Amino acid sequence: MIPTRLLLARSSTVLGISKWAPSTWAPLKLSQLHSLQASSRLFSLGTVDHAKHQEASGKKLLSEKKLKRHFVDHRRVLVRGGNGGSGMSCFHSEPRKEFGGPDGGDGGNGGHIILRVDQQVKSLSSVSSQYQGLSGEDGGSKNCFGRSGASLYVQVPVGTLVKEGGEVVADLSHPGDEYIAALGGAGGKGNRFFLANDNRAPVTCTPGQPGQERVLYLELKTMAHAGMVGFPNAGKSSLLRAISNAKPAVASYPFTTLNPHVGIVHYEGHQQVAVADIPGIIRGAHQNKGLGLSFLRHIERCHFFLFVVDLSLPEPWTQVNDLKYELEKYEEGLSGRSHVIIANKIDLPQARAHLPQLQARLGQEVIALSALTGENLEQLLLHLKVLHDAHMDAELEQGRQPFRW
Ligand SMILES: Nc1nc2c(ncn2[C@@H]2O[C@H](COP(=O)(O)OP(=O)(O)OP(=O)(O)O)[C@@H](O)[C@H]2O)c(=O)[nH]1
Ligand SMILES: [Mg+2]
Repeated sequence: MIPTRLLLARSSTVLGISKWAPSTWAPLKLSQLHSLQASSRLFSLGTVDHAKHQEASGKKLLSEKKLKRHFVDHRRVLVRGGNGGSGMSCFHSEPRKEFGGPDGGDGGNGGHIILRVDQQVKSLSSVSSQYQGLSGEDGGSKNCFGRSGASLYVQVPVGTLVKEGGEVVADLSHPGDEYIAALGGAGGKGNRFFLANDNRAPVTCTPGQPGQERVLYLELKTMAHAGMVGFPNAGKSSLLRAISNAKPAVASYPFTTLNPHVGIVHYEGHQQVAVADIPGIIRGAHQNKGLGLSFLRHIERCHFFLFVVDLSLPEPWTQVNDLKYELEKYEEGLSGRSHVIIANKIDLPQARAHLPQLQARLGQEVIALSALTGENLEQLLLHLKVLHDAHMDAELEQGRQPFRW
């Protein structure tokens, strides 16, 4: 059940990580809440910042434009497995020993190129456009086999789709997932391999096989439990800042956020809910207006949505309808995914007046809050937990391993 009045969230800090402890909710007056929040940053929680955009480290914050350069969400990669080493053709030679027999060793196998999911990697910017696997060594005399080339691991972020010729060949959605992008070539055989009863002195040896060559398209779809969807300036980044320690830029002009940011909300019992702040969507985004479709792809992987509406604007329900329309145009059925409507900027007087109308028009629960003052944030946090738990249960019921951040 979601409480309808303001509740106090106890914030307990363990090793610098604050957690929400919903078990100790107690009624709290609005004025008390404000003073508490101002004094102890009640809503500051433990975090992972998608863009490594931390203030606390003392480092200068990167501007969104610079971050955009670092944030790469698609990449064309040419991968070539290592070539196999050639087999050797030679005969055993020893003083006073005639016909020592063939002793040419096999060549080593070429190294594979393997894509591996690393949770520390947040974008495809570190992925190069070409990879060449390590070649196997040639075989030697005295039955010496060549050393095989080691596999080359390419670290990719969680949520990387691997496509070849328009077809999805791998979906790397869990930390530690691996995909062999290019197989190394097999090593050649030395003449010792061809020794047979009817051929005691084979001279045949085979060359190593070339490694596999493929052109792959990597596409990153941000993985988070909840995706924040809203028009520019609705206050998505402000909200993410309020509930997590992620630090997306906030400003009063549209399209401030140019990259998805992920913040982590920590709950008691080491439960974490990842919330993604997606760049603003406008009417006609599916026709590439505004920042276009490129960012809708990051919404696709979120298990549920937070529709953030600017309640201070007239007819705020049109924002919800437009957002749903854009999602539906991008992918059928996307707007039907579980969601919650967040009416932001309730601290503004005109916003309060719009609330009853919005509720009546939408016919569903609306969480009215203020990212700026922190008013009613805990209702959102509770709802987030309810949606997250419902998702976890559904995944477990279907025998799937739920995504954990
Ligand atoms: N009064 C008031 N202003 C808010 C609130 N939340 C955000 N704002 C202001 O609204 C403006 C836009 O906030 P952002 O958080 O950058 O909005 P956004 O949705 O991330 O915008 P884009 O990144 O452009 O999509 C800023 O000037 C914020 O200070 C709120 O609850 N109340
Ligand atoms: Mg923003």
